[in-house]
Amino acid sequence: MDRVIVGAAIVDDGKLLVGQRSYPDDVAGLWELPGGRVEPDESEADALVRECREELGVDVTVGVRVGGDIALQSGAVLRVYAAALVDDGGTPQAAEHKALQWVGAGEVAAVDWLPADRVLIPDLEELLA
Ligand SMILES: Nc1nc2c([nH]c(=O)n2[C@H]2C[C@H](O)[C@@H](COP(=O)(O)OP(=O)(O)OP(=O)(O)O)O2)c(=O)[nH]1
Repeated sequence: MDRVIVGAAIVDDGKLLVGQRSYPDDVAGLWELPGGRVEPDESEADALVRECREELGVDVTVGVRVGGDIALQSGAVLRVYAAALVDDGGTPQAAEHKALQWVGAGEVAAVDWLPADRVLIPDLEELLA
């Protein structure tokens, strides 16, 4: 099976956390959901928890799937899960992103998303509604 990339739709106080990619050059400046590759022998939920610690310095709990499987040009598949910040688990910091931003339901469509993520806009709006 192709590699799986997991993305976290972290919602707090009715807003979604989005991160601005810092690399590679062709997508630097575009926005994505925190996440990354699922390692062999790692569950998708474990990968999300690990990536949120590495990229944001926070602990999250993983919730329901958001949207369907999204085929990426690389051959990998992107799977998004709702996530929540754990109480006293820290405030997100941009360890790997250029910037972080919290967006409300009305702002999701205007985010300058990575191309593959644009299909998720209705699902993310629904998650925030
Ligand atoms: N994290 C994340 N990656 C995404 C999203 N949309 C999307 O097309 N991707 C792509 C970009 C990358 O090709 C790949 C994940 O790369 P990554 O850089 O976040 O993953 P990683 O930390 O495991 O990998 P690496 O950069 O350390 O090699 O998935 C998204 O919303 N979130």
